[in-house]
Amino acid sequence: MFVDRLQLLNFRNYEELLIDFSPGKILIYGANGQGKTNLIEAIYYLVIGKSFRGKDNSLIRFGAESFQIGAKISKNDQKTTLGVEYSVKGKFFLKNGQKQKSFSSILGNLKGVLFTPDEPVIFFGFPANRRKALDLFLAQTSKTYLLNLIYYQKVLTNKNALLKQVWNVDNLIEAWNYKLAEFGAEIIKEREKCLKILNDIINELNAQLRFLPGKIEASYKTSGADDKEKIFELLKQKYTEEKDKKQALFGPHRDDLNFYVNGRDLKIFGSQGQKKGALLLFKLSQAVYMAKVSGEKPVVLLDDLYSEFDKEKREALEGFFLKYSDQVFITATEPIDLKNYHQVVFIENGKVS
Ligand SMILES: Nc1ncnc2c1ncn2[C@@H]1O[C@H](COP(=O)(O)OP(=O)(O)OP(=O)(O)O)[C@@H](O)[C@H]1O
Repeated sequence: MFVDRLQLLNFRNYEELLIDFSPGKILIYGANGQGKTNLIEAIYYLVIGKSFRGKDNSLIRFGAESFQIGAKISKNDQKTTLGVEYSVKGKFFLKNGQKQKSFSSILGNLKGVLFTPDEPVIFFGFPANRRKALDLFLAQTSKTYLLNLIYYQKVLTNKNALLKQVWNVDNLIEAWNYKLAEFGAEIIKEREKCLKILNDIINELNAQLRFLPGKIEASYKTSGADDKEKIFELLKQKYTEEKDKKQALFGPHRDDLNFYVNGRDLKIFGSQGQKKGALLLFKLSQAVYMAKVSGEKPVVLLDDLYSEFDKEKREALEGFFLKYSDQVFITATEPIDLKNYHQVVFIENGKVS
């Protein structure tokens, strides 16, 4: 799939933009602070239903009251339009001109993989960031996963509210625990299954790209249990602890994902370069997974990749991304290697040419 056309209204420093894109490799270049990342942000907004770096109200162009993003997506000659409109009154999504109840009904219509220079620090920071990265990927590829996640979150919110009550809620908690164990086990099963596949892809890619010397392992770490009965039992045992802390402490919302190179945890022992390399391999493996397992090649968005890697690694990476993606956006401050691109877009102060 690829983004055929993008339309912006009062989004960040874009007052009005209408641009057609070709499939293939697209260079977005311009000086610092001109709106390159803003463009990537707008496209990825339609992938995950929100910005990857800011709150909705900060995306409205200074002085305006709302923003709109619209895109035409091409998939096997089939065209779909997606859109979002936001103002302080609220936001709504559109698919083919029809208002949607929520973003989840259109999630997956535009599949995407994003890499930004800040990401390694965020990803190797708090466990919540790693869970979010995995969830955002899995939710794009599996509707069942998305639904289990939505149900789990709803039940979790109810349980957390109950844990704050002063009166006796033991029976009610047990009913919510049962539901948490049911949805939670499904979530864990999918995460583990997908990580197994990603692991193989990561190592295959690493053998070819030679990013990190050694065997890489992305491993899933549960906060205590991984099947329905065991989770339910664990929640029963830990009830007093949860009641004391007034919050749900066990389950997939507390699980983690760690990257090991030759058995050593990258988060603890990895250099900045190794972390970047591992995360890129993880992203690349997601594109491969989408292309091979779910049968749909995603759009790949690489922000500022040029400042991250030398020419040889860059070219190898771009080549791989292009193999498993129908469209790769790359931002840079300099117009280098122009002949390698299917389209080149110059950005200056929120205007493109
Ligand atoms: N809500 C907003 N309204 C208007 N302009 C905004 C808004 N938010 C950010 N900007 C402007 O967008 C510009 C930054 O754009 P962006 O982050 O896309 O830069 P960039 O081209 O990727 O630069 P760099 O190469 O430095 O990363 C800044 O000039 C900033 O003032």
